[in-house]
Amino acid sequence: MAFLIFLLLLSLLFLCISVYFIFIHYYNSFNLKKQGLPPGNLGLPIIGESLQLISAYKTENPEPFIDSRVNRFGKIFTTHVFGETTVFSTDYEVNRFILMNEGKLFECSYTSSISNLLGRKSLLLLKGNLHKKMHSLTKNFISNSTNVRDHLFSDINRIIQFNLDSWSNKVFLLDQTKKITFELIVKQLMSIDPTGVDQQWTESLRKHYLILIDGFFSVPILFLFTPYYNAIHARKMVAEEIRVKVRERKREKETMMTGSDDHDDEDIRKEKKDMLGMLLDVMVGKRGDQDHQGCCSNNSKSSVEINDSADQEKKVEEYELEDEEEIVDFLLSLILGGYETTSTIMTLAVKFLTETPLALAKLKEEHEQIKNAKKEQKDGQLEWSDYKYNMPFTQCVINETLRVANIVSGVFRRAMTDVSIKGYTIPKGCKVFTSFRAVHLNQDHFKEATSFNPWRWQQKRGDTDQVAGPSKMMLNLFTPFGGGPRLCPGYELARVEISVFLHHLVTTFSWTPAEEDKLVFFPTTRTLKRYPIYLQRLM
Ligand code: HEM
Repeated sequence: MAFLIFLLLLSLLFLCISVYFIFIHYYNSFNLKKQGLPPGNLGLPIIGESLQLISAYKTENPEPFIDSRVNRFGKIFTTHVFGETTVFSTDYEVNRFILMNEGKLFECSYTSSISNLLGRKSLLLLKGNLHKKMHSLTKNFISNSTNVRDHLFSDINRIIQFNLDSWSNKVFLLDQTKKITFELIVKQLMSIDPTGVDQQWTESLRKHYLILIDGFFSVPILFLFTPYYNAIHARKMVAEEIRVKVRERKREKETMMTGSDDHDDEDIRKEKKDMLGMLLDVMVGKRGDQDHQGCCSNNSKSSVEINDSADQEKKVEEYELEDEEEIVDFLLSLILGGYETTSTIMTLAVKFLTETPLALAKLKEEHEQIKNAKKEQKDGQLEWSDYKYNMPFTQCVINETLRVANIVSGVFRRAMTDVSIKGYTIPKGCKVFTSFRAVHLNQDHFKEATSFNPWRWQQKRGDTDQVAGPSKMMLNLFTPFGGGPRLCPGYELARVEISVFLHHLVTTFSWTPAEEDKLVFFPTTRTLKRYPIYLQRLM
């Protein structure tokens, strides 16, 4: 009997709490204006409008979710998705304001389940001065033109060619491009060459990554064999594999620094110019600072200057890359950043080109010209200068693919304080979503916005037939790589990789789709059947 009464009381308590939350939810929903928030609809208690959003993004045309709300409430509206009240911005000026004020008025925020998969020292989670320092270090390595030209370009060309050489007469393009971009990023970050003895190691690491990535889109329940559980396990495996490589490299570095001549291996003597090397330099530089306190620090290898006050410096120190675990976190998340995004754009560029024969013909012409010119040269290899100066239409194709596909459809941020914006107040702690997709597909900004038209990125210069680049306004509206302090550090590298991939594809093969394939946008942007194509090698 006592137990029954206890159960009854418990149910009553549960009911009261539920009624309270439902009341608060509807009270907030009807009083958005009173709170200074943009107008909108919070949908149902707890789930809000998440189901409407998910079902829209699972189709080829998710636009009605945003368009219908913009029509009712305006360019900035409030909704409730993924458990939180969220202000959606489809206004490019507001988006820009939010991105530029990262760390001042807004900050990125991830749930603890996502943070556990990313790792504490992932660039995406770092904040403040340490974020600034590591972002600049990363950008200097992966998107600095000189570094890409002198160190990364020849590997990009070689690894892409190596992969295409092995293709049979039918491939699933999305799988193949994923393999390519994974091999590229692992080579760039850690000098692990997938065309040699490390091929198996890279492929086994990639398999763990696939499980890890699934975890980002699963319900975070840590029961045995749930996708989230498997993802956490896969993360451990990935971290362990990377840790082994970090230790090996540390030993190589120490051998070089002590000048020991025990090793015959030429590779060990040669300093590897990769991200891992730079990260180890940061650690050595920092230790150097600690060892020589009061002396002139010789920290130049990190190529980053920190001119902060002693107080700030102390804060930075708290987060400094202190040991290999932190390097592991950092590398692991860089691989994540560069892997899926670039491969999806490669695949979608091919899909859109296949559906737009005139654009494909124009692209082929550009690359045939490059190939023919190469025949007269000694080694005939594609060079950085070809990418930089001889692929203008390719850049239009890449821009247009990024605009139409919107693989990162926008980013979430959280207000760090009450923020006044366009007559509304976004309260401290409120989530905001800057929708790049809504801007990129807005008919007012881009004529016939949903059509794939690479020529829109070329403008006629005055009355002449000369072609100029896109207008400044177009570039302001175009933010596939985000903006502000968190601007994607891989933006240039991604372009180079996609350009080189398209060059080899269109000069080596002709192809036809093997099946109808649909593009969907949830949980990620991808084609449902991994874009199967039949290939024919060109003579
Ligand atoms: C087509 C390819 C790519 C697209 C569309 C893309 C898009 C983006 C976007 C929109 C962001 C901003 C996220 C935010 O503001 O919260 C971002 C950040 C980032 N991207 Fe990319 N990306 C691409 C390729 C790459 C590549 C090749 C790499 C690395 C090798 C990379 C590494 C990163 C990292 C580490 C961040 C986090 C930056 C930070 O928080 O400071 N991305 N990317």
